[in-house]
Amino acid sequence: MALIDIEDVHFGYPGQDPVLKGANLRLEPGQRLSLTGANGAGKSTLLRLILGLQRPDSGTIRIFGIPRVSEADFHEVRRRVGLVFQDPDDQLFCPTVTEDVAFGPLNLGRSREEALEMVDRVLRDLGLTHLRDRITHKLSGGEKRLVTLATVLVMEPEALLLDEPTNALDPRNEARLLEILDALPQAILLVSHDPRFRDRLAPDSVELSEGKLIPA
Ligand SMILES: Nc1ncnc2c1ncn2[C@@H]1O[C@H](COP(=O)(O)OP(=O)(O)OP(=O)(O)O)[C@@H](O)[C@H]1O
Repeated sequence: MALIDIEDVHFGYPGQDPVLKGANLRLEPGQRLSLTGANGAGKSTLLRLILGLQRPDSGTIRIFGIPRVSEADFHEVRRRVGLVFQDPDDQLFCPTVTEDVAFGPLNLGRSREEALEMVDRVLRDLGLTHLRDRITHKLSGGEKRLVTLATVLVMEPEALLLDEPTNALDPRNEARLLEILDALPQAILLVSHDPRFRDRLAPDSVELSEGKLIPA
């Protein structure tokens, strides 16, 4: 069973030319796939459709084997599929790193104690313990990006969608991010304009062109 199965999806923003014109995509368990395409081709839009942040005009979005239509359907998807947004400021909104990383588990009803244990574990795994008590909005761009990844991984997602994860990372942190992601068992759908990073993390790729996905 595919984790993500997109079939003949059409989508356009109101009053604009269609972005997707019969897009098909499958992501299997453990698979890593790069999604390439020119600026404005619709890559971020496709990620948003997978999480139900936009709804298709037609076509089927099946996630974990179930066609997803209603808000409740996508609620479950958002709990089980982690999206690292292109801009960390869209994802970090609490005063401190600990509160940002604890937000997801607390929201799922974990106790404060459990949530803090989960925060400590994920920060340790990512080598970010030193940022634990820092004020989120005062972090550097690269630190914010790694903390964003922590807010996603703490939820133990079954698949990861990464939108330009190397933005704002220096070569050392980019190498660290690669090492961290490469060790994860989860399926990954990667959007990145960095060909070296794509080749290393997710060499199989599909290109989004003129609203359709073409195996590269
Ligand atoms: N919220 C929105 N409302 C209206 N149009 C939008 C919206 N978001 C994106 N678009 C338009 O939809 C098209 C696809 O945008 P999208 O961000 O999905 O492309 P992308 O492939 O991710 O681009 P990039 O590589 O530049 O990040 C573009 O023409 C963009 O201007």
